[in-house]
Amino acid sequence: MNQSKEQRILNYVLQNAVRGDPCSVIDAIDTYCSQKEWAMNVGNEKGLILDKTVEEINPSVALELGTYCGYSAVRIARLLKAGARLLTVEFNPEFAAIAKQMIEFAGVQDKVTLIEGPSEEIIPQLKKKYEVDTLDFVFVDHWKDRYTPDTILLQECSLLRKGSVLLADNIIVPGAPEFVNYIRNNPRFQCTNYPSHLEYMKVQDAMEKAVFLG
Ligand SMILES: O=c1[nH]cnc2c(O)c(F)c(-c3ccc(F)cc3)cc12
Ligand SMILES: [Mg+2]
Repeated sequence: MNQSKEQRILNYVLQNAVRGDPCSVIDAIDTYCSQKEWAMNVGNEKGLILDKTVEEINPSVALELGTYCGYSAVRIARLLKAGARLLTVEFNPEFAAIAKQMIEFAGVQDKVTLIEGPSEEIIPQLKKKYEVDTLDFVFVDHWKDRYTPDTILLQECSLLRKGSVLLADNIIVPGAPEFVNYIRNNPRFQCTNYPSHLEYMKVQDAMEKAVFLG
């Protein structure tokens, strides 16, 4: 049976990165995806914006929507303080299986809870089933058509508090115009745009930061 691209990425990491070293895992994925096969990891340029946002917030509880191969889960988890945790949601079972192995190889599994399923089903379970009170940080990187409904759902489930920060990927490519319109015209969010480039490409992209004002 032919291997998937995601399996090839994982194999490259297993053979070229250092077990327990998250930075070597991040670098190996970026090397493979810039030289061999493009893949939709946030990448190193937008990854630095993600890093700075996580360091600024120093979240105790973070949520990621869209795990994919686990690249940004490893990026976020490596920056979390002792006792802090990341919950990451992935709809695609094949991607979730790859991400689980990626997160374990990087040695950040104690900080990361990988949840397989649709975000619209998982978000309403976070308080009771996953013992979340409120979220300090949310990385929105799943399907563009879910950005707005899931942001509304987070509010409806009282998962955001004054100062909770959302960071959304792919504002330009593939683009999330309905989300941008929603969030920038919503008085309960303070928005900042971060121009950047599409991962591994010389194509314009951007991230949007949105602070919930309560
Ligand atoms: O579906 C996505 N979910 C999350 N992140 C993505 C991404 O960063 C992409 F670049 C892209 C992308 C895919 C194909 C293209 F031609 C351009 C961007 C897609 C996603
Ligand atoms: Mg993305």
